[in-house]
Amino acid sequence: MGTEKPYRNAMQRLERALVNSWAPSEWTAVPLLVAVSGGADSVALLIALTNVHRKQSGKGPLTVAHYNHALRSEASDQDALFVQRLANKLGWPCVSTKGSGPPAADEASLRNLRYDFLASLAHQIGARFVVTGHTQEDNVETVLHHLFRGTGPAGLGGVPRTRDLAEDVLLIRPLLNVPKSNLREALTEIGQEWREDATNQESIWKRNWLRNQLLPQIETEYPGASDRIAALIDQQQTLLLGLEQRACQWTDAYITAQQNAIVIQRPGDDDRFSSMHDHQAIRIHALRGLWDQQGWQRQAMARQHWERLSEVLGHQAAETFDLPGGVRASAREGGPLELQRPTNLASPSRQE
Ligand SMILES: Nc1ncnc2c1ncn2[C@@H]1O[C@H](COP(=O)(O)OP(=O)(O)OP(=O)(O)O)[C@@H](O)[C@H]1O
Repeated sequence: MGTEKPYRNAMQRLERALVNSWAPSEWTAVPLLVAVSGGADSVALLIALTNVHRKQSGKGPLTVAHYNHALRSEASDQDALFVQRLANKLGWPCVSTKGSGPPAADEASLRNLRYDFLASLAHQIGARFVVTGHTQEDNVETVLHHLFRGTGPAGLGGVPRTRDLAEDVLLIRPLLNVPKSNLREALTEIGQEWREDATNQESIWKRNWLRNQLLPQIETEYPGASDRIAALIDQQQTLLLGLEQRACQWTDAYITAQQNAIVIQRPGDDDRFSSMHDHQAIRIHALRGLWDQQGWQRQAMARQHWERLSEVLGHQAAETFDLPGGVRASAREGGPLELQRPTNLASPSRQE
């Protein structure tokens, strides 16, 4: 009797996880850009993508992209060389660029530089997708980071699986449900090396502190905690779909948006949407979305600002007050709530 397991080894299990997360029919025939730092996650991603591509007789060209942040002089150059050699070995072209000028001061600036490079390279080579090796741990760290900094229901949904990187270019993270240990196991099994980033080991940045200090301590006291947080993120994403849908209904029913202005009706008790209108979570979720659509600064808006707006929508009294980012809220008694941002205060995203 054959007792052979369907997926015998760690690399096959990884390929299976990749295929389940992102159907090969979507990507094997189109140009793909794979972002590879040289670390275990993106090296495993590249090899799994390559294996699946070959097994499916993929026709789309795959290009490897590496951004050399030049933060660690010689070690950074060696990372770039390592990625170049790996791409050669696998038979893919590799484009690498080196950051010039003073190094970026924080994680967010580094990421922006990298994403700008990936977006413009994707346009140049006509790639529809940019693929990154974000893992389950990245998801868990992100949620903890949001939780400690202050967040709403969307922030508990973790790292989005996809996001628009530029026009016609989608960033996709197909390994978000895969633990890092599975990726390392797959690489060790096939004898594939990877580069360890020395700065990743240092807890100089908050993300690294979460990764290197906090999470290991949590795991010591509560073994399996990361897996359970990841499972909760999954459930939260399902709940978010429902919240999103109701926030859209609420927006359609009550809101008129113009450039730099939003007008929100304040309905009476007899309104057919009044029970939904009473639900603060829906209002705040919809308001956050509207802020993004307008390109208004959402970072500066704290919980109490959203709650204040939500509260004003629940009654009919006159109100006028200012919000962070130059937004003024005003309502006449019994009238709608108007949110306005003077056009001479053009937002950063609109200036570009
Ligand atoms: N220098 C780099 N060059 C190319 N790709 C990179 C580089 N650094 C990171 N990436 C890509 O981004 C993925 C996530 O890496 P990492 O967790 O270090 O980035 P991050 O700054 O946390 O990214 P994000 O902010 O998008 O979560 C990697 O698996 C890889 O695909």
